[in-house]
Amino acid sequence: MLLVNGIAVAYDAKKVVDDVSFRLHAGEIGCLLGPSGCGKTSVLRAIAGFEPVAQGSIELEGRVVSGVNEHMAPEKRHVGMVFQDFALFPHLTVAENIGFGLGQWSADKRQARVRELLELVELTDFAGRYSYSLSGGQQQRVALARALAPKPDVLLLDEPFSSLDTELREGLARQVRRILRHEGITALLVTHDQAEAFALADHIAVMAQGRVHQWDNAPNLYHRPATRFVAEFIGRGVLLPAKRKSEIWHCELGDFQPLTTVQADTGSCLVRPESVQIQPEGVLAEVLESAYLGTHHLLQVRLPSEHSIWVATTGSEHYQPGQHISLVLRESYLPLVTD
Ligand SMILES: Nc1ncnc2c1ncn2[C@@H]1O[C@H](COP(=O)(O)OP(=O)(O)OP(=O)(O)O)[C@@H](O)[C@H]1O
Repeated sequence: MLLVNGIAVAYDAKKVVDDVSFRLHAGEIGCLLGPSGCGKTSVLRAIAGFEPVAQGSIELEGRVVSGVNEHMAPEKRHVGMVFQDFALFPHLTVAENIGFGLGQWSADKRQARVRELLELVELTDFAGRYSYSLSGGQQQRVALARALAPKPDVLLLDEPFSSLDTELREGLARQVRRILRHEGITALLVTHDQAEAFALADHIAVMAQGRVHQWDNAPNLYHRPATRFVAEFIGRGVLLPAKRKSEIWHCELGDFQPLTTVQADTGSCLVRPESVQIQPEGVLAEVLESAYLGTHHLLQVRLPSEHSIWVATTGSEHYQPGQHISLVLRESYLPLVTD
């Protein structure tokens, strides 16, 4: 288990991570998701033992490894790491790279573990090849197998797919999830890519400016964002002002029920492209832009209040900029934030 308990990380006395807490149980995959510079890598480096914590503590498998007056050396933590630049040893073969950290193991056990991992990452036929002759995706699988080989308690992955092209990343993310599940390892991934976080993780921390806004599963982040930042960061939604009208709520596009229980009387509802539809009797909106995405058209439209929202249409009609359409809410429930 990994327990991060109210940690702060500071460089030159300036806190770049503040009061960050979350917990991963054995075998769970977590993710730190957020824009560049929000402190994701600093949290990961603190867990690995490369940065001290200025506040709070970190526990691995019930041992305190970092605290204000406590710091276990990185090599003693049983933590594996995979970085974005694969950092394979060019003068070693794939099999030698994977077995690199197993120097203490007997030759038999080492060979068996390397064979098992080669199979798991589907590179058995490449065992004797040198890393420079592999594709980016293959190299990253070798790096993953090498980090998994000594059976670390926790595996940390820092933007492991960011130097690969989009198509490869999606396939590799699914494959990595399968491999991590098979090994039953507790893992924490850092990424700024929402699709990657959703494809891989059981729990995701959405971070901004050194703080965790929400630690939750993907459906809850999507449907029940805790803050304005999460609402706007996850998916392509737009927040519209909303007001309570007795039991139900009202926004410019009509009446709705919030997806979460809310005490306040005013807030902002999250309208996503799939939350609205074009209907003859509705709110008149002007098309600003139209993009054809294969499965649907994505329109950007301006409402009478001047707010712009996105609308997904699956019909065969084409809409031109300047054209007027009329919109209603497709869903009676919408996410609502009040911060
Ligand atoms: N060694 C350092 N010394 C001083 N400041 C640093 C150091 N490392 C990171 N920072 C600063 O700390 C903040 C958080 O950086 P960090 O790398 O943790 O963010 P990140 O979310 O991982 O960003 P990215 O996605 O761009 O890697 C940034 O403002 C960064 O400039």
